[in-house]
Amino acid sequence: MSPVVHATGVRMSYGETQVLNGVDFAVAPGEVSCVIGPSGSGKSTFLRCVNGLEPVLGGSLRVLGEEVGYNLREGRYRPWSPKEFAAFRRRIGMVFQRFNLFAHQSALENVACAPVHVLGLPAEQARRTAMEHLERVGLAAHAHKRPHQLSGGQQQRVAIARALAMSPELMLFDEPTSALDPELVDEVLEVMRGLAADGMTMVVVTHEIAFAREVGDRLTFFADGVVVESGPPAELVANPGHERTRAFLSSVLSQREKVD
Ligand SMILES: Nc1ncnc2c1ncn2[C@@H]1O[C@H](COP(=O)(O)OP(=O)(O)OP(=O)(O)O)[C@@H](O)[C@H]1O
Repeated sequence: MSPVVHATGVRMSYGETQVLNGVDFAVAPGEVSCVIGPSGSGKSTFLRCVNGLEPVLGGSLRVLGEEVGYNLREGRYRPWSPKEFAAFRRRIGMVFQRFNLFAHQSALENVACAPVHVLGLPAEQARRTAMEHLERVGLAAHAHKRPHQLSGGQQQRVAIARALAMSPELMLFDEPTSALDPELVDEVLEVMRGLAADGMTMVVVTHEIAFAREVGDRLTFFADGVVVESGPPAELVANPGHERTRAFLSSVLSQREKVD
């Protein structure tokens, strides 16, 4: 089976600042691929390249069978029209650290919004689908509440339901629990465990090493815009091959112990 994400030598810069320096990374269908690394190492930028939000300026990046990188022959990136690009973006769900819900809409309306406006579903059908997704994240009883009436963990679960409502083939999570109080983290991870068990292909940037060990099929350590090493999570955590990975893991694990 061909990979859902296949990056070889991916490069990206913001102006003069080189952020990705040749990233090699692959995700197989149904795989949960966790990514860790220091702040500023390029993890978010890489996710943004995967869903086409940033241009890939070198190397090759194939996502869901599409070449996302710079099209050298035509001298432009995104070798497709705006309509084709929108169709590509719809196939990928993204969940951020901040939930970015519409404050004046209920949870149900937040989840139903894109199916109505992007997919063109009739409102009633979109609401039914939205309700199913809210049930899936354990929030059916809160469907009519607005974001400010929900906890941070509940808001993040609404954000996950909103992404799922577009029936994505790939889900990208960018530190989905980093903005949450510690006691709310597990309810979000529980929803993500459920998605993994259902076979969703996921790339998860996270500092939750225990989650990566339990749910991840692969753990990748990023530093300075490259993949330093990658492997089965339990092995990588128990026996990192590089000093930088070892130092990073011990700092994250000791912070986590302080929180616990
Ligand atoms: N829009 C932007 N314009 C210019 N520089 C940017 C932009 N976004 C990110 N950067 C820079 O790119 C580098 C990589 O940032 P990125 O957010 O990808 O790292 P990260 O590993 O996800 O970090 P964090 O864990 O803090 O989110 C950083 O030096 C950052 O300052």
